[in-house]
Amino acid sequence: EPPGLAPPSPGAPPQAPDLLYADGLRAYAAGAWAPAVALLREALRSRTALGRARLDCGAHCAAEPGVSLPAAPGPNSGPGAWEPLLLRAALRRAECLTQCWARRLGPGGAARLRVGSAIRDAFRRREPYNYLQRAYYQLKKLDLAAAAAHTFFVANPAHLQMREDMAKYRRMSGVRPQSFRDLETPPYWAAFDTGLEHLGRQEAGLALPWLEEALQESLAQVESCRAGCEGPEEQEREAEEEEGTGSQGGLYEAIAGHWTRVLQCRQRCVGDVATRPGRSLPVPDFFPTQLRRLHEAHAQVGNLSQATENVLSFLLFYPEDEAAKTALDRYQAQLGEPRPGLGPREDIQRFVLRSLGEKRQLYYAVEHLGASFKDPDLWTPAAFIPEGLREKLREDQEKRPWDDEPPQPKPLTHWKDVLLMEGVTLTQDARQLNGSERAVLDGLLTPAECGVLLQLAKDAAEAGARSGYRGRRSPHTPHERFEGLTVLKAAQLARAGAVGSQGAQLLLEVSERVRSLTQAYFSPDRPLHLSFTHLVTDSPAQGGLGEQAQRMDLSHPVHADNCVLDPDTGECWREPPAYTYRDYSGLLYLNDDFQGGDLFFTEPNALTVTAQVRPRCGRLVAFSSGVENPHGVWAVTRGRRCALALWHTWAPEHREQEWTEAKDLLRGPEKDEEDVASRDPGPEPPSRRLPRLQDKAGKPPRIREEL
Ligand SMILES: O=C(O)CCC(=O)C(=O)O
Ligand SMILES: [Fe+2]
Repeated sequence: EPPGLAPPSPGAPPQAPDLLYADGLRAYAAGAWAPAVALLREALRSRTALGRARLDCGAHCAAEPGVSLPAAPGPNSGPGAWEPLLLRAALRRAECLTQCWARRLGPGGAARLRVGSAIRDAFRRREPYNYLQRAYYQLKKLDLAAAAAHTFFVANPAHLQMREDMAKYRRMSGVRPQSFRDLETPPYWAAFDTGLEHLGRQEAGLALPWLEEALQESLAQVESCRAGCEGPEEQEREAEEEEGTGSQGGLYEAIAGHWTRVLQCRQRCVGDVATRPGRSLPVPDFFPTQLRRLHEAHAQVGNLSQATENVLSFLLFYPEDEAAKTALDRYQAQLGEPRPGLGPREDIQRFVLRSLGEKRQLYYAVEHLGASFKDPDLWTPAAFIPEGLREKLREDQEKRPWDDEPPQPKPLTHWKDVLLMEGVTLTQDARQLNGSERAVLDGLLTPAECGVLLQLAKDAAEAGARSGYRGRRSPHTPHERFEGLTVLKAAQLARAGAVGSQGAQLLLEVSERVRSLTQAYFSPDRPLHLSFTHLVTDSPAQGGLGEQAQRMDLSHPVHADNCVLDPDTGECWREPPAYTYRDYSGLLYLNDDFQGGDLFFTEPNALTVTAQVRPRCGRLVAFSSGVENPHGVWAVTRGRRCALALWHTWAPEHREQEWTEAKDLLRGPEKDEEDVASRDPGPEPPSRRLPRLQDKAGKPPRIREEL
């Protein structure tokens, strides 16, 4: 039968998302692009409708008279009086839900639309968008293709092919992809970020409405997430993850098991809400952090009673926090006479009390029923945690990676106090370079060390040439050759005896030297990780000297390192295909015996030069990677220019894995060649059977940057 040709009729109750998805994939495989798009989009719509119906019905039935749980039995009602009341309320509530779902979703209700776990995972990974982008491309709808690709990529940043596709669509359509993304990003993130931006500019008054909106909206989001916890899908997922609680046994064991899973799911909601779209890790202490910012901002603009309410709310999470207690004392002193009505916010009080009640029950189930519970919160009072678990939980939390908040402009005051490494001097600071976060430091390498690294670059290039690799044309100008060496490649060449291992070793050491210095200088309170290290050589390609000296092109056109610079508007889009997680850039120069090749900074218009730096051995130029530092390199007209380019990130998940691999390789006596991450091909057309959408065993593809 021809796939997917029955168009979904508007207004009709949604069909099951997994059936629609399967039809969509069949249409895709058959090259029927328009039906594929219609079906895939319908699958997405139906899944959303399903979620919304569950939420609405949950709220509706909780408010229905007769379904609310019975009042506590009185003193005379005798033992067991509560049981029939409770179970009767449960029956009524179930009836209400079934009817509501049938009204909203058509006959069969939620059960008919149940989504299997494989498909659920596929949706969570946004796979439908991967198929959609290809289908749109085939239909020549480039703006939609770009939007779909973007939506997919944000959740799968390691997908290199998608990065290229996206850049391609964007070039071809001229459209900045964002439409789907905007649909998908919950608005509280935008409010949160806007609030932080205002705070960064010392505009507490402007920040406040945004911060308040972010808090209220994210609390509302927690509610809606919790409403999804009673559904059969969540139950299934929990049951898969854990054997043992309540799957066997009688009525009460089953109820207890079911209830535990509902609680586990509800507790997870805070982490879900605190996770940015497309990120895999939550922002730690999301709610306490928001309250801290709120009380500080209120205090700054003189709203002392609101500052007090918010700091009291913060103290519900961390009653012993010294800074908060001091702030509270200050606010109260400033307020003058005591205000008895002033307490923590009601919404937060409810939130904390409810959460603590749930934790108490869950830890009980852990201790006595063998349930498992990964507490998502750092603030849980130790007294709530069974003694046997405390130590282990603390260790887990220390190990657990967190997402970090977006960078905030920092005051410049502490920069001068930075303890520099022995022999390293600060040659130019930000002011001298006419910028905000820039510095030139000298003395990072001795001349001998520069020699070793230059030799390494040369040997690697020769080894490459012997194996047929000639260095590439520079990606930036046809007039230059460009050779790049990663730390891992250097280590591999050293193992193979093609370059000295001293050079490869030094490369690793030096990159760590730059990292620790950059961290000390720019980010003393927050660890920086290397995300990519690259030893690059630029040299003029063919052509007579006269011709080279006349060149007007740049060795590197003006760009910013973590965003896509639009010189026309001065905007810089911090989104793929830029390497958005780069936070600080470093260029460590190895030589100066070449002509041209100075680094320069410009205004965001990419024209007005604000500072220039001449490379030389041991000189480090370090700067933040954003729009505040557009930079370029003048043409190299003679000689070879060698530099170690390094990028740092605050995000531990973008840490350069090759660095560790290289280190192991240089140390380990016998170790097999690591398999090189294979490129993830685009979506494969589905085979006749439903494709296996879940690849549990598959390790995440390694992120490997490319120039
Ligand atoms: O080599 C330089 O001085 C600058 C290189 C650069 O800006 C980059 O690779 O992003
Ligand atoms: Fe750069």
